[in-house]
Amino acid sequence: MSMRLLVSVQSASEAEMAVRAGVDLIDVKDTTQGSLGAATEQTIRSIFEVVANRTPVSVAAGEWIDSPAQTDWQHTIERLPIAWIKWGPSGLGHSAELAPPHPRLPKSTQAPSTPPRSVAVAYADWQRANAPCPQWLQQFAIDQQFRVVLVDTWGKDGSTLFDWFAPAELASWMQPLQDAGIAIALAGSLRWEMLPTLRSLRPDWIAVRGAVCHSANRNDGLDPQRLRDWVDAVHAKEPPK
Ligand SMILES: O=C[C@H](O)COP(=O)(O)O
Repeated sequence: MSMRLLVSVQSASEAEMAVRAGVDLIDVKDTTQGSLGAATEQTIRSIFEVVANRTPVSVAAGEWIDSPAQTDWQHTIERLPIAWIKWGPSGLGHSAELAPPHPRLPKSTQAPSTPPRSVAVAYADWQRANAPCPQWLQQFAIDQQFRVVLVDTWGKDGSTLFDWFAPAELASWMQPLQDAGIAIALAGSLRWEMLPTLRSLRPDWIAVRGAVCHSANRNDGLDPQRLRDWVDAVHAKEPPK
């Protein structure tokens, strides 16, 4: 299957722009609140209204360690057709003895035909995030039969996915997941010049925010031209020149 493009958006107007550009998955996020910053329920709702089922929508729910206290996700989950939901595993520690970083969603959302499904998140910079290491996360995702694993960077400081996870090492890490039929999304301050390497890794999804924003600043607004360029490049059969 060809690669698909996820774009993180902060508002209804950005969501409209992304849908029109042909993005495959709209991801709702407050980028000022870190890698997987949760938007307010009001923002999430306004994005669902404008997207109106034209494109699937995923939601970033913050770091799991903070989540139960901060947001009543059950309320949101029950009222909106969220395709995917993802919590970050920072602060949970490195050890395999720890509690799973990705909770089972409440039973009412667990029916196979009833999204949202939970995405397992591996932080490439897991050590500074005090998160489970990718090897542990890989086995966890296979054991728990996750459908999608996202690899992202926790620290949005200009470093990129490949600063933390060398492409060859990443390819080896991805293989058992791909063998298990788990889809992989790659993120982490990805840049245009990384596209050939990203394509060679054959992820199911490429996930971006900064790369499609003005001045490549993830907290700035979406840049329509960058957005179109990334949609075309990710969907193209050949790598961009
Ligand atoms: O889910 C994807 C992230 O929003 C990627 O953000 P980024 O490209 O700014 O690292």
